[in-house]
Parts: sequence; structure tokens; C-alpha cells
Amino acid sequence: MEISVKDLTKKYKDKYALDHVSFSILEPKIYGLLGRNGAGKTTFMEILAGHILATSGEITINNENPFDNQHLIESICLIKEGNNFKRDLSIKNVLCIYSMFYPTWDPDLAEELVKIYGLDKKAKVKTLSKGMESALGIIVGLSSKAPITIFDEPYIGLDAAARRRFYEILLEEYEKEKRIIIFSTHLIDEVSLLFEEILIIQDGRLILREEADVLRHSTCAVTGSIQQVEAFSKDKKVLNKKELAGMMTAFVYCRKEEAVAEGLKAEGIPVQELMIHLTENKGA
Ligand SMILES: Nc1ncnc2c1ncn2[C@@H]1O[C@H](COP(=O)(O)OP(=O)(O)OP(=O)(O)O)[C@@H](O)[C@H]1O
Repeated sequence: MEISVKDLTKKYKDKYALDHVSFSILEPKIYGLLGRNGAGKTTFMEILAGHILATSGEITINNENPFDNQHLIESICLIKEGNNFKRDLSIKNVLCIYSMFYPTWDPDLAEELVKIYGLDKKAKVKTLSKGMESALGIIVGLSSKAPITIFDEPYIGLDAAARRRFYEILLEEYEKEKRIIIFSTHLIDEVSLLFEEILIIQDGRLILREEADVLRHSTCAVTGSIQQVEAFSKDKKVLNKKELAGMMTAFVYCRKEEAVAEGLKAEGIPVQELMIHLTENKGA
């Protein structure tokens, strides 16, 4: 599936939730969609899933607009932070409804996950704890096997062990059959090893898109005197610079050894830290 985002804009009154965003996704990979509160992540995911319309610009999936497009939305599964399911339905009925909706549904996986998460299929959604409801969302998202599966903070209330199980199963299933997985979370350190590409949104704009391996292995935080760091980074791609007490730290595309050879301090940049630095002084 190919996702093409062209000049995508969503405005609520005078506020841009998305501000002329353009990029494309051509490969099945696990994408981390990151950003501060209110950056525009959910808005993007809802337009992609065909739930809401853009103000201008467009998202197309294989050249079609997902909004109100029954045949296309069978290929997209969006699991949100909560309220994914009708409260009066039993788990059994939820699974039955989604199994009919998604042609790619994997009933065996759904059964296995219900057991792993210890859910009672007779229980109604309204009787589930927050964690159990999140587990049900995860079960639906994974079992849908939708070619575009989107998780928007899918695990509110889920404990650390249950989250870790989710990441393991997500990777196992992804290795068996690759698909586009877009994952938005604030628990970045916990999940960042899953990501193959990182997209960071700030104030409705895409401010970074990069392969996770490139960020892990080909960028570092270089610290030294302002002059030294300016000289070192002059001909290099710089993600961000900040000054403190006569010193400068720059996030630079380079190998650690290069910076160390110039007498600078160089450290890898965890994705969470990168996101915070790129978006600091803005947003909440
Ligand atoms: N229905 C709406 N009406 C008015 N403003 C909205 C609406 N939905 C979103 N917004 C605004 O659009 C901006 C982007 O919101 P969005 O929910 O997409 O951010 P987010 O990145 O998902 O944030 P979070 O990480 O807090 O979930 C915010 O300023 C938000 O207040």
C-alpha cells in the first residue's frame, strides 16, 4: 500500500492542527509517529483512517481518498487510546464484528491473544478495566492484520508486563507478515527499538523524518565550546543546537569518533531526548 500525503491541512477555527504536511509512505515498516501533546498526531491518524476530512490538501492510499471509502477502510485499522468499542457489546461480539469487517482477520491469533491477556469473552466492554479494554484494542489491531494498522497510544492502563508482551507479539506478527504499522506513543524510550522510521510532528508540521537506524548509529550529541562545535558542525547536517553557559551541544549527523578526534564530547541520542530537544520551547 502506498500512502501519499500532499499539503495536508486541518484547521479548527483559527488553529492549524495540521499545517501543510507532505510526505509519502511506500514501504511496509513500523513507523513511530511522535510529538508533544497537541502536535497533530491524532488528527493525522484520523484523516488517514478516513474518520475525518482534511480542510485542504489530501491523503491518498493507493491513489484513493480513504474518507467514506468502504473498500479502502477494510485495509486500515485504527486503534485509539480508548472508546474503540460499543460499551454494551461482549468481547465475543466485538471480535465477531471485526472479523466480518476485515478480510485479513486472523481468528487464531485473536483466540490466542484473548488467552494471553486473560480476557473473558462473555464479559461486556463496559465491565472491563482500562487495561483490559486496551488489551482488547491491541487484540483487534493485531488480529485485523490490516495492511495499514495504526496504534494511537493504545495501552492506557496496561501494566509494564502486558505492554512488553504487546511489543513482542507485534514484532513476531510483523516479522511473519510485514505491513504498515504507525505507532504513536509518549512512552518513546520503551518502544523506540521497534521503530524502523521516526516521524516527529510539531505544531502541525512534520519536523523530522528519518530511519531509526540512521538516528541510532549516524547521529550524536556533540558538546564543546561554541566555537569548536560551530567549526565541527559547519559542513554537517545539524538537527538542533543549543547553548548553555558558553558551551554548545549540537545534534549532528556524524560518527562519534569524528567528534571525539576533534576533542569534543560525543554521545548517542535516545529518540525520546531527540524529540524533546527538537520540540522544546514550543507546545506544552
Ligand atoms: N475536534 C477538535 N476541535 C477543535 N480542536 C481540535 C479538535 N481535535 C483536535 N484539535 C486541536 O488540534 C490540535 C492537534 O490535536 P491532536 O489531538 O491531533 O494532537 P496530538 O498530537 O494527538 O496530541 P496528544 O499527544 O495530546 O494526543 C490541538 O491543538 C487540539 O486542541
